[in-house]
This record gives sequence, structure tokens and C-alpha cells, in this order.
Amino acid sequence: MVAATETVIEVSGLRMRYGAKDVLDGVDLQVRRGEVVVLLGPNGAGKTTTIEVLEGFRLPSGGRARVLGQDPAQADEGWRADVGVVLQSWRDHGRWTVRELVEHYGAYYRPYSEAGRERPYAADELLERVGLAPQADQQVKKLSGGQRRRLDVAIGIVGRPRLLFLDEPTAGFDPVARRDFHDLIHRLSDLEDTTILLTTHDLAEAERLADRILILDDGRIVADGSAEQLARQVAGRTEVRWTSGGQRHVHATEDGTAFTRELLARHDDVRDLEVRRTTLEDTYLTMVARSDARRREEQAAPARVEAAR
Ligand SMILES: Nc1ncnc2c1ncn2[C@@H]1O[C@H](COP(=O)(O)OP(=O)(O)OP(=O)(O)O)[C@@H](O)[C@H]1O
Repeated sequence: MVAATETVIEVSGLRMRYGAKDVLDGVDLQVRRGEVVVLLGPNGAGKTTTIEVLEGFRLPSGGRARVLGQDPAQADEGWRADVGVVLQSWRDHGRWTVRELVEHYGAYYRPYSEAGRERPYAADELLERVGLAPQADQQVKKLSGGQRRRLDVAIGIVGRPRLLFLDEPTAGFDPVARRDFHDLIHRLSDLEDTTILLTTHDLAEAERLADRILILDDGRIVADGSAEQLARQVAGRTEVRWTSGGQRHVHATEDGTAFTRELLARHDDVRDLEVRRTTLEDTYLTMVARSDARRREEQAAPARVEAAR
């Protein structure tokens, strides 16, 4: 559910420089309450860096970030209790049982409990939700990779956060765990109005979960919109392929049905007809390729000016 217009994350001109390299080069983005926003981008694009700045774990080199109304770098304990974090990896407290660990982290949130928003989740209810009930009494070090990841998610949401950051949450999940996780995200968003920002390299997952997709490439947001809106920016939503007159043809269109009807009415030798909706993968690959081309242009431009002198 996308609630009204309350802005939960507001970022403008965010910069992060490591040595001589600008990893974030003026990132602008907004996330409204209740939205599920998926941040996509190639390896090294700056996704984790962005999320860590928004979590208050990294100080940016420049720009402005407001998260739940505060600057994450200076935010107070109440803010921290409203923000859930699922990091890329977790290796700690191996001898504890799963239930003990969840209860341990949950206890931190008890002082922030309110009527209608009890915190933390009861450990067993939460473990049921993330599919770890059978492992509740097992030591953390004995969990499989995917089970450990489910535990990461449980720890991220144990305090019933208003805003949840997840960095590649489903890496290592089997298909059932992945589907359960998607259900969990939908439930958090629809029933609890949790705002969610997550990164993934799984484009089918992004398409399934996202109200809105952001593509970060080389430190900048190069696309922002729903999967449908992004697809429209790239080409028609549907691709029609066919053979006629001994030749193979391809046409991108918004309305595959109307185009196909007309095609068949005009030509009586149409063979091998395929009608295929543009996938997020098609859109993503095109957008990243465009962004690469733009960057090469920008890099070449000063050299051309120099050469013309
Ligand atoms: N502490 C650091 N010091 C120097 N460079 C860093 C540091 N942390 C990250 N980087 C560099 O910043 C760039 C962006 O890294 P980041 O982890 O944000 O990318 P990412 O988009 O999350 O990548 P991936 O998809 O591989 O997880 C990379 O080139 C990385 O090497």
C-alpha cells in the first residue's frame, strides 16, 4: 500500500568519495511511506554505500540525507529503534540458539513499545513468519546459509520497524524460502505500512516486489519508476517477432494485440509468430548499456575539445 505523500527518505546530491574515486556522484532519491523500493545496479555501483549512509553507518562526503525526518548521521535512539537493518552478512553469537538471539535483539525495542504497535515481535511468532520455527532451539552456527539469512531478516524486523533496509536479503535462498520472503515483504508493506528499501541482483524478484525501481549506475540514479514505466522508456512494452516474405521481422509496440491483429490481416504468409512482453531484465540491460554509452561520451567530450584546440 502506498500511503499518502509522507516522505520517509529524502536524499539530494549525495556524494561519497573514497580516495580519488567518487563512488556516489550526486544521488537524488525519495521514498514515500509504505512504498517498497528496489535499488538495482551493477556490482560496485554504490548500492551498499547508499544504504549504509541512509542507515547512519557511513558519513557521506557531501549532499543531504533525511530519513524519518532526521539526518541519519546524527539521529537519536528513538530513530534507530524505528529503522530495521538487514546487512549483507552476519557472523556472530554462533553458540546461541536462534530463539535466544532473536529475544536478545528484541529486548532492545521493548522500551519503544506502544499501544497498537507492540514491540518486539514475540520470538516464536516471528520465527514462524520467517520459516525458522523448526530451528528455534538450534545453535546459530549450525544453520545453513539460507537459514542464516532468514535469521538476518528476523533480526532486521524484530523491532517492528517503520522503515526497513535490506541489502541482498535473498542471496542463498532456495525457491521456497524466496517465495516465503516475498510474502513476508508484501505483508509488512500491506498490513504494517512498513517502508522498505532493498537491493537485489534478482530482476524477477525486483519485478515481483517493487512499487518503484531505482537503477544506480556508477554513482548516479539513471532510472526511477515502476517496472512498467521503465519498460516504456526503453521501447514498446511488447515485442512481436515473425517471418514473412522469407525474412525475420521484429517490432516493439505498446499494444501487441492490436499490432498482431493488423499484421495478420495484412499478410497471409506470417509464420513463427512470437509475442513477448518486455521483461525487467531487457529494460535493465538496455538502461545500463545506455548509461555506459553516456559515460563514454562524457569521458570522450573533454578529449575532443582538447583535440580541436
Ligand atoms: N571502505 C571503502 N573504501 C574504499 N572503497 C570502498 C569502500 N567501500 C566500498 N568501496 C568501493 O565503492 C564502490 C561501491 O561499493 P558498494 O559496495 O556500495 O557497491 P554495490 O553497488 O553495493 O556492489 P555489489 O552489487 O557488488 O554489492 C566499489 O568500487 C567499492 O570497491
